[in-house]
Amino acid sequence: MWLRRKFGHMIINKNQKNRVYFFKPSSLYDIVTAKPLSRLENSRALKYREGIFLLYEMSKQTKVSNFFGKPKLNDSIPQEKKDKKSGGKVKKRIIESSDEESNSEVDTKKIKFERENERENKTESSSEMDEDNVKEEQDDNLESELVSTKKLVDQKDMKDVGADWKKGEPVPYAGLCKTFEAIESTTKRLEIQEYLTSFFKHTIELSPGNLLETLYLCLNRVCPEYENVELGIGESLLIKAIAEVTGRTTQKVKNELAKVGDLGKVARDSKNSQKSISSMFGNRDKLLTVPKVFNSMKKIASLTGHSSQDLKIKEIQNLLISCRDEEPKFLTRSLEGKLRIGLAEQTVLICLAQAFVMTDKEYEKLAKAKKTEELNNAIKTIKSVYSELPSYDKIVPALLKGGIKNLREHCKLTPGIPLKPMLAHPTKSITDVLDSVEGHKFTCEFKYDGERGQIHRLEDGTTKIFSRNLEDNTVKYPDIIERISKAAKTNTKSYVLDCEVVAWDLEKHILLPFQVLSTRKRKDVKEAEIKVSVCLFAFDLLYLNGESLLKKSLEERRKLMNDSFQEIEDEFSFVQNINATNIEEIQSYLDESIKANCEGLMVKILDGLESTYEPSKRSRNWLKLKKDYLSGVGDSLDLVVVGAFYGRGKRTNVYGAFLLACYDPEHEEYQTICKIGTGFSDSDLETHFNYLKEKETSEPKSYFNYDKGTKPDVWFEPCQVWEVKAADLSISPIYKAAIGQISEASKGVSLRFPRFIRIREDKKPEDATTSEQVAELFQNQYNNKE
Ligand SMILES: Nc1ncnc2c1ncn2[C@@H]1O[C@H](COP(=O)(O)OP(=O)(O)OP(=O)(O)O)[C@@H](O)[C@H]1O
Ligand SMILES: [Mg+2]
Ligand SMILES: [Mg+2]
Repeated sequence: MWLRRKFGHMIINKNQKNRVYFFKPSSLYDIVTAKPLSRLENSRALKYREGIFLLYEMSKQTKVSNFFGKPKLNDSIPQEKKDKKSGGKVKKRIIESSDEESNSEVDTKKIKFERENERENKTESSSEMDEDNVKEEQDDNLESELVSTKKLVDQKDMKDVGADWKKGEPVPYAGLCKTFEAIESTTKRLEIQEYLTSFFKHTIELSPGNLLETLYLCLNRVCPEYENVELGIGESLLIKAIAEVTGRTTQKVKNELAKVGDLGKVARDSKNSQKSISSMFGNRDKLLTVPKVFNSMKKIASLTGHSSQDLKIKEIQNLLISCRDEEPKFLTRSLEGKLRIGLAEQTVLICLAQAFVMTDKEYEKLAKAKKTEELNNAIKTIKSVYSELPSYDKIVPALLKGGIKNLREHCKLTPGIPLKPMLAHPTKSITDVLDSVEGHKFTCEFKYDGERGQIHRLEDGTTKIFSRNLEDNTVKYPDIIERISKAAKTNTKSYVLDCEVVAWDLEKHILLPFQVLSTRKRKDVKEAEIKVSVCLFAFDLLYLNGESLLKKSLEERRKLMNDSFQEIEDEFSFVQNINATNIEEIQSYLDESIKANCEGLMVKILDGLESTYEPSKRSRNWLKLKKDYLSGVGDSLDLVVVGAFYGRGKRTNVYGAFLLACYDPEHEEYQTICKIGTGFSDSDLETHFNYLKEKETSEPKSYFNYDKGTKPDVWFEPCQVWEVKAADLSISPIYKAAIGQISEASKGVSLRFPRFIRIREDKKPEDATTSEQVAELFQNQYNNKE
């Protein structure tokens, strides 16, 4: 229905999502004079792909007023995204159009980005998945864009990859590295998909037993994400291993690293120029295989304790010795913890689905349209299954056994395996909230300030509690485990309950702030010794007695929750809520929540398709309204510490200020956002110094985007996330956050008056606030001021 010619064209700027620009066909070439029409909320058209702009043609039958509200005067023209890597020179995009193009051909072919470096084309659908609240069920048209229309790389093109790969033999690591190399060398998402799908196809056909290991190496993991096993081997350990294997001094390797910036490349170059030395070890000709590399990595990740460093080095050396060509590069990067080839998990999922469809014997016999349909359905299935059951350990064997068609049957939300929680969208005012939920039945709940807890009760009676980041917190909360069986009614056998765990004053019967909760011990907690009591506030039920409730409306889920559990004073309660409808009611409920020591409100859509539980998505169907941030930014930011400045005066023995960065998943880089020196107590500064001095690196990481003018005295490995509050966001010539995503293409965004709030123990550096979120916070602030 969308993609028709004649009427006009819409262009959606991905980085200022919801911003739609409308063009008549005649003005297609003239992007600069395009007039923006309006914001477009909650519509199917919000899918974007292939970089920043998406070109759609609208049908004649579609009434413009259905999609556009009143024009906003302050909307600005879409800006080119600055290419940081090519020195910031912005080149003009040319949009070609032909009235004869059909739907499926509305493709990258039509959007030529005249740039030296097209990295931005690597937009991953992960952000689409995470950020869009568009219902997948309605997305048939758009999903088809995910499928490559080009012919897949066939067997002969893969001869490099598979020269030594015979049916039944282990997958050669060289083949996987060739595929990584190909993926790294292109910026086009469809091409990336072709390479990986093809490799998976080969694996399924030749060595199905290695598919799981292959997949894990693509994702740089050794087990399901929720098991939280970190691979990240420290730089100094790797340098040592590389030096020893290649017969160089560590200093020489360090010098190279300073020059090249990528330890992977240093390893490759050192290795390839040191053949004679590595041959002394004798087993140079032995080919590395995917299972060998995977198992070694798993072993390295599991080594702990006293002599683990030496054992790790030995294991790494063994791998490095057998490496050749590009292998040392990818191996080293994997060991460092990140491949940095522009391959996101959502792409891996798409490729896995495509590979399974294509290896089905019946597939080749299908007509073209039917093939596309099959691929689309498979992608939809796998994504939805993975969001319920994020474990390839379960999914891959099920796929190998019953194919994609039977996947849903074998893999369902399972108590014991945490799912990524649904997240909320920040808002800055009650009117913002009302704009968003207009036309829907909605509810306002207190927003408690504690820690998220996903409580799982298994069929066998075991109870577990997982954090926002899927960490197993069961040992931290023996008191919760104890009480939850009292709160569950007799007929409530198995369940997954979404709660907030909040510190609680048992004498006064009031909520205590988050700071109190954070003093609670994490490990070896014995119930009798607990100093900080907690009360549990349940807000959602995702699974009950063998059945997943994710697709039910919030209203239904809430009813089931109320029917299946009972409140226990001081221990277990349902979140307070009202079904308010107007500004006054919401305002007074917000005030009430603050009086009760809450942070503000959560506003959620209650019924209809928009009220299902959307695992891992930052949904617009859940809005957070935080009192503290209403006059400022809307929310706090979670930023990564990338550098520090030596202190003066009272702060001489510690770092006095720090350089912070947000994360840009699209470019896989950290972008500086501010210098911060406020909000720290003396003991905070000491704690930071003691922790961070171990993380200093000789050079900034190649994936830090910063300006010389903001260079700190020392750089760090990205290792810790801090929650930071700011007065507002402003455009900056020297900070790089969200560069290219705001109206002044060559400038970034920085925080004004940043203030340290706390360490986010529950977020990893890559879970930090993204540059896209920064751009959005900036944009919202701008919109509200106008
Ligand atoms: N009634 C409620 N419904 C849902 N979540 C709630 C509720 N009350 C408190 N919360 C908590 O609020 C969190 C969302 O807001 P918050 O700003 O605290 O998120 P966060 O952990 O900082 O993550 P991010 O900033 O990335 O969204 C939820 O993850 C949950 O832990
Ligand atoms: Mg919180
Ligand atoms: Mg937050």
